[in-house]
Amino acid sequence: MRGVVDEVPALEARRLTLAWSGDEAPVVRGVSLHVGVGESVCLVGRSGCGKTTILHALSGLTRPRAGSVLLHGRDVTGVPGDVSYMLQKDLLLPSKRIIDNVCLPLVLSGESAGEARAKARPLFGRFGLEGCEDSWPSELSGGMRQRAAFLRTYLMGNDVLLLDEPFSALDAITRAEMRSWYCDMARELRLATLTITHDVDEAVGMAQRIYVLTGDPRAGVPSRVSAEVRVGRPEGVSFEEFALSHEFLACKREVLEALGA
Ligand SMILES: Nc1ncnc2c1ncn2[C@@H]1O[C@H](COP(=O)(O)OP(=O)(O)OP(=O)(O)O)[C@@H](O)[C@H]1O
Repeated sequence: MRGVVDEVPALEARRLTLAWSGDEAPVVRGVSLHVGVGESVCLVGRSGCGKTTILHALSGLTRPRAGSVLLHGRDVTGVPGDVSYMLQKDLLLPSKRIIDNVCLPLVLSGESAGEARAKARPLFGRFGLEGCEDSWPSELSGGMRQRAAFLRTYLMGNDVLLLDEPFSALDAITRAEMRSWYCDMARELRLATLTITHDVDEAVGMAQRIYVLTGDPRAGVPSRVSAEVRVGRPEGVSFEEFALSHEFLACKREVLEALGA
């Protein structure tokens, strides 16, 4: 079934086979997935099964051995730059104020610092960073720094975001708040998000659909998508409330079973 909002997915992978070198067995074989406009999807799998390898191919950093990547129906296989990719660490530059950190992608793409700041400033409120424009990264909490990293990623101007364990460096309470904030913000801004995580609770908490990746590339068994689980968190139900529901537990069980846990 297609994404919840639009017929043509924002991001689609068709039968990707990926390997790090020509003579090695593939890390993943025949992986197909899609993320609809405004949809939040998680990819879960054990450590080493190939999640990051898939994100690299989706972002165009590497070329697949076989298969293709489409953005809004356009073939972008092996072409970087059209998808934003955010890593676990916020990677803010300590010597730049927050406003200049978040403006970096705009400045690097040729805008003047003044133009970039004018574009970024109105977004500080929406990203929960009001009043932090002139702070240094070291003055912000982990959650605030992560919000700044999201704003910087958003300012790259892409509507498809790939997130690699985005909340793993945060404490449990901040992580829960950030998940909730991110999902509201992404829905409002119609961002398509693919998040990779080991954390099944996190996946069930933030995704509308979850792909489960299984295999053991280190033992020569390429990973594949072994299940697609639909998460039915009703509109208006908070994460905390949903986490106590039967639906949450049923989804979690389905994912864990598919992982073989
Ligand atoms: N740059 C690389 N060159 C060669 N092999 C790599 C490279 N990066 C990863 N691999 C191998 O590819 C396989 C999949 O790694 P990958 O990092 O994609 O897994 P992962 O599911 O993201 O793991 P984790 O959850 O621990 O981050 C592993 O066997 C890993 O050793």
